[in-house]
Amino acid sequence: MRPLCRLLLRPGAPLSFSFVSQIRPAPSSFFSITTSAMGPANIAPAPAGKPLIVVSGPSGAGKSTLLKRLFAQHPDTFGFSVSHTTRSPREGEAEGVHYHFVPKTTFLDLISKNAFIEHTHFSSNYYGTSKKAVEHVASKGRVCILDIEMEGVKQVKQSTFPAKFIFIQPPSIEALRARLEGRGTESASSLQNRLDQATKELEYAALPGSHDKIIVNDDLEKCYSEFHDYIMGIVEGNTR
Ligand SMILES: Nc1ncnc2c1ncn2[C@@H]1O[C@H](COP(=O)(O)OP(=O)(O)OP(=O)(O)O)[C@@H](O)[C@H]1O
Repeated sequence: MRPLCRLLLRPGAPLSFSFVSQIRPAPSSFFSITTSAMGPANIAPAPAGKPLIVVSGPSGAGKSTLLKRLFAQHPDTFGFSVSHTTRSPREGEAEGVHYHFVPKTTFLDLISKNAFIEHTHFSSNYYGTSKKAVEHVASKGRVCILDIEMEGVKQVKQSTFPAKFIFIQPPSIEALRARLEGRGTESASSLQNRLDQATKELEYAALPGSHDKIIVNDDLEKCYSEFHDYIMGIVEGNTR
């Protein structure tokens, strides 16, 4: 998964410089996810009152595939916020482009100042989406899209920031397993962690009101069409 402007989101995956590289890699384990202790986010709305668009779903559901296509089709419309992280830069990663790389003390200070819309801790490092980073996307006249996991979704929902929540659902756990295996990015334990986490995400998505839109990614063309049309409805102000 991710990071978050998560292009890449997959730990260990090569970072191609594109929107994907902005995405925070999805945790291979969520055991250490920090629960939100943050109060309401107080952020300026996106351009022309456009809400933040939050895309979530199990690892392997197809989020990156859909977002990459959306960004390619509308290169000037959307933007990923640049996340903060306490991990070290990998080769080719640039400060302020792929991440804001900060020391742990700085990250903790930002948490104490309620600077994040959502943040998480995994694999000994912190990752977070700051309010300023989202504001920066809006200041460029773009609609900000977040690609985040379930705990991040819950944190954004606790904020007062206007947002639309889209959940990408795999047709089945078996199909998800096949896609993750086909992607070839996971070890056996990482694959099992992601499938275990997927079960929790599907349970959460089944709760009424957890998301504004749930799209099953079975046939990719059909899914993309629904995904595209729903998001463009938000951009054009036609989606409630
Ligand atoms: N509808 C589909 N049918 C078959 N394969 C698909 C479909 N959608 C995506 N895939 C494939 O499934 C794999 C997982 O997709 P993708 O990497 O986009 O998932 P993701 O939700 O972004 O995962 P992560 O959160 O781990 O980054 C990829 O190999 C992708 O090509």
